[in-house]
Amino acid sequence: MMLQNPSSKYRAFPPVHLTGRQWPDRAITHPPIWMSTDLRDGNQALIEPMSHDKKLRFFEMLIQIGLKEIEVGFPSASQTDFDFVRKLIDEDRIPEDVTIIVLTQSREELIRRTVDSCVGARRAIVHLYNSVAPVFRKVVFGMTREQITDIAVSGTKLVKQLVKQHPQTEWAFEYTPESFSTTELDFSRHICDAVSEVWQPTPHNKMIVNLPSTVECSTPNVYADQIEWMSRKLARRDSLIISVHPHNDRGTAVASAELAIMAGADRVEGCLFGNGERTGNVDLVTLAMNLYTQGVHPGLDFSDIDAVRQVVEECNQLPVHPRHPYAGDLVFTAFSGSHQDAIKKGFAQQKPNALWEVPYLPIDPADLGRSYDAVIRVNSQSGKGGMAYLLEQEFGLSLPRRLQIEFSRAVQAVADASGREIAAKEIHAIFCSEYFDQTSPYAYSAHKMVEDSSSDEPVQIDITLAHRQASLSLQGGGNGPIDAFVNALGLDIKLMDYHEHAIGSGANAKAACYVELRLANGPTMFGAGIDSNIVTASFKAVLSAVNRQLVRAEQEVAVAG
Ligand SMILES: CC(=O)SCCNC(=O)CCNC(=O)[C@H](O)C(C)(C)COP(=O)(O)OP(=O)(O)OC[C@H]1O[C@@H](n2cnc3c(N)ncnc32)[C@H](O)[C@@H]1OP(=O)(O)O
Ligand SMILES: CC(C)C(=O)C(=O)O
Ligand SMILES: [Mg+2]
Repeated sequence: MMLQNPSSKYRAFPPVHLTGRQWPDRAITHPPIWMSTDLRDGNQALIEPMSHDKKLRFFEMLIQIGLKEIEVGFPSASQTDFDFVRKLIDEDRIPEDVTIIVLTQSREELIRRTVDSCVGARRAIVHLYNSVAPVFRKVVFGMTREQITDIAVSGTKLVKQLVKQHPQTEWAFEYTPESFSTTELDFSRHICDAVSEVWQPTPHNKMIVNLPSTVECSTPNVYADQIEWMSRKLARRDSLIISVHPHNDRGTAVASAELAIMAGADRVEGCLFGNGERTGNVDLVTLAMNLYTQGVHPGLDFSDIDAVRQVVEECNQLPVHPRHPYAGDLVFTAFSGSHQDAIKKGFAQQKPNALWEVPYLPIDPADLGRSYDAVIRVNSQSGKGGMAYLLEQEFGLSLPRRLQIEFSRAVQAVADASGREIAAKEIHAIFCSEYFDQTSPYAYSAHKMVEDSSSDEPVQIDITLAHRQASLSLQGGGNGPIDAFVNALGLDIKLMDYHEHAIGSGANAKAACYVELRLANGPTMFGAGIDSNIVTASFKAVLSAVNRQLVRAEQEVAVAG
């Protein structure tokens, strides 16, 4: 079946007629007021709504993160939701600087129960909503604009009347014209003005007007235009907090929220990792960390993102995608060679407390409590940089560049053959078997430096090797220990390159040596040795290279034969 021509079934979202729009030239310089609706919009979208225990765990984590406004439920929906709000209040679990929000439809019995659920709270926001878009007016309610306005106005009057009966609580009010983004702007303005006319907010006691994209239907710039339009035209603007509540149906909720803030929104409602109805609410983690990467502290603490993710996954019973911004398992991982190379160079050059300049990483993983170890991983798409980085980070082996090139072929062969990721441990095992464990036909046994003042060569050496089950004693002299060792071997060796470094420090320190040499007319090849004695490590490295050359030559003969 072919995808049908959509033009007769769907139509383009109309643009907003807004002259002199301001938002495109603005930048976000401070965080909005954050409101978590994880326990309401998030919860109502779960396959299995949260138990009290889970809600409480989530609530306490939100407080730890730094949320000051938390929508804790829809108390008139169920006894469970009602009892949860009571539990928070009766058990005195709401910190002084945190305000709970409770959502209700604009229906008398539901409003009464909602207000009842909050009695005794230090501060509470009653959140009233009714849907206002043409399709809801026609399909769901069968009502005119006036009748829809009356639902909002009468609900607001009732909330105002009921909360007056409980003056020990500091009450605030939030109104949502649900489906705002698909509603005629003049009608949204009319209904919000009618509601604020009843509530009578003041600059000291503001009312929240929440303008949701209940279903996201346009590009984010259109939503921004809608918010700027409302922000310009609403009555009592200085007494209102304009809030946005983007959903993610088109996958652009984060962009919508960001542009909406530029357009005048003071507050954002969303869920951690974008849980919520259908494709979810806007993701508060992404929004907050996007701000952070622009040098603006979001006022929310995601410095241990994995711990937050664990709680959210357990409570929601939904996994966070491995590619989820900032939090996914794979977002601080590079498999491809050129990325690994650039990241490795970036880390090497990055100075502490300097501007962050590591290519391919928009944020320092450490700012989210993620470790560098996971940044680079190796598979068949990887180059030398990745495996060299892992060997250095995990095993302290710092390979010279040409050895990296040589060794990466061995890793590539394993990755190609297996078709899967090669873990750091495996890379180390491949390195050991390719280099450190190359002890045949020659294996180092012992050496002794010999004083011989009669010789022209400053260093004299006695060596003992194992060679094909036999013990071999050899002597030689040279300019230094390696030269003497090579001369003692009596093979046609041309030493091309030599590197050494320490691994660790103190009594447990070891030395790693890498030599590149040519044997007879063979190609140049590396060998590597490791030992607590640096001279021994260099001898082992020479033997490793010699053995590799000899094994290779034997294999060539076998293939030719
Ligand atoms: C965009 C959002 O996320 S909005 C929040 C949605 N969340 C939820 O609905 C979760 C909790 N809800 C519930 O548990 C139930 O809906 C309840 C208990 C609140 C109400 O249940 P019910 O009384 O069975 O009504 P139901 O939810 O089916 O609503 C339909 C009725 O309410 C009316 N209605 C719907 N929304 C509203 C509203 N905001 N204000 C006033 N009336 C409304 C409808 O017109 C319809 O009326 P009708 O029965 O006369 O046709
Ligand atoms: C009730 C409102 C705030 C809502 O969830 C929506 O419009 O998406
Ligand atoms: Mg919603």
